[in-house]
Amino acid sequence: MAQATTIDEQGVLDATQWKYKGEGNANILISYHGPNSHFIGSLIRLSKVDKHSSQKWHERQVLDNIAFAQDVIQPLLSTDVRIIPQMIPLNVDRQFLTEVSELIEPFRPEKRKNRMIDISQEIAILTSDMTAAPNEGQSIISVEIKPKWGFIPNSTYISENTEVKTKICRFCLHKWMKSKSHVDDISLYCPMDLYSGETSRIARAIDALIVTPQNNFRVFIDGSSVDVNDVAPEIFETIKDILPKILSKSGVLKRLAQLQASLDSHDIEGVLPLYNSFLDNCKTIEEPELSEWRLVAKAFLENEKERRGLAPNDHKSVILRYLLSMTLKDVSLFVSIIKGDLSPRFDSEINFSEYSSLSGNKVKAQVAIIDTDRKSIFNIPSNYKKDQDIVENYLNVDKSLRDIHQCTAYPNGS
Ligand SMILES: O=P(O)(O)O[C@@H]1[C@@H](OP(=O)(O)O)[C@H](OP(=O)(O)O)[C@H](O)[C@H](OP(=O)(O)O)[C@H]1OP(=O)(O)O
Ligand SMILES: Nc1ncnc2c1ncn2[C@@H]1O[C@H](COP(=O)(O)OP(=O)(O)OP(=O)(O)O)[C@@H](O)[C@H]1O
Repeated sequence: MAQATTIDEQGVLDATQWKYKGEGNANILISYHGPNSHFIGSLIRLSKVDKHSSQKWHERQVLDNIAFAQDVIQPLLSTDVRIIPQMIPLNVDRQFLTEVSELIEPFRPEKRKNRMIDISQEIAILTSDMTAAPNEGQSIISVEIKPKWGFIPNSTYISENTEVKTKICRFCLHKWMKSKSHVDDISLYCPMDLYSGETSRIARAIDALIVTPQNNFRVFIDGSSVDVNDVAPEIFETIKDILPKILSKSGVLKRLAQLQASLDSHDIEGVLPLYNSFLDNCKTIEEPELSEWRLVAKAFLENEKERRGLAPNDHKSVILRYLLSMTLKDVSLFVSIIKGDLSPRFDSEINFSEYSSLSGNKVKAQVAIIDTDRKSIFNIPSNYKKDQDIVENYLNVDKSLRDIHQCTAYPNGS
């Protein structure tokens, strides 16, 4: 197991030198704004807990998440190109965390305030800020996309009642439940466009994300998050021009969709019975060990290389592959675009490639994947419930309303 690093450089763990960057359900990110040039462009990822929770923090959770990202998810995505930013375990203390919590509170979105920084954690993650310019003073546009599911399931375990899952993509089914069927709040985005590999459809997906970004799209300019309504038109012109080319050339979405689909061979409808029978036989279930994740990923890659089918097919392996697929359905993509040349810097571990804009200008772009955490095996029953609720909710929406926002996988309506 990796040892955590202690920042012993004077004053770096001074809460006033860190600013709120962003957060999801499980983590809060803070970025360094102090004088130490070595830490410019660094983020600390801190775990969250429910307010008033008595849940105990475990060192293993953080260290395993790092190893999971680097040893399990990175090789699945690519064995030769680094796509997941480096993560270093970092010792943090209660005083720093308490001060940071107070300082960032005003910048946090209300809807996220039911959870807070876990001030009992002793280790956090030091990582690279994908929105930071490689060279001081260089202009950078970063786009964050949470692409979600890139395939339509066709598992034989899907029942007749939920057959719609084999026609309409999961995001287009789910968006009705998320918006509580208010048409004005419905996302216009369909992942099937983004994942299509065709630049015109990718452009359509980007247009939709710009109009209804929700939690699927964010723009950062020179490291700061900018509301889509405040982004200058010329920035959107650059994004709309270059992003489809970057995404289709990088191949990362193609690989993501491939993995999501093949690892989820059974669908949750086939996985829940395996989970239940596993529980019946073993009486208890524990979170998988890192060694088990490594083995399942390794076997998957070997079978893929040799063009063999999925194996092994014992209950546990099917469940683990399903959970890997769940991780890959929930990642975010960062595309960073810069004009001009690069000079080497400490965190340029992810390659930049060159692209031409419509006007013939050359830009450099980098594609990274973040949020590759393990999904808990104990979520399987609630994943099943959510799956069934999404379908039930969708089928109860008036068909004429649904037809206004058709899934591009099934353009003639359901
Ligand atoms: O189930 P989904 O597709 O709604 O995904 C959840 C996400 O909702 P989204 O639809 O992206 O708004 C959800 O994102 P938000 O908190 O809604 O931004 C989480 O990522 C959640 O993961 P976890 O349970 O915290 O590990 C995600 O849960 P799982 O990936 O564990 O299902
Ligand atoms: N390496 C990074 N560079 C720049 N911004 C980042 C980076 N990592 C995270 N962020 C920002 O912080 C936000 C939350 O990060 P992250 O997705 O890791 O949180 P999470 O709680 O695990 O998310 P989820 O709700 O999906 O579980 C991201 O949406 C992004 O805006």
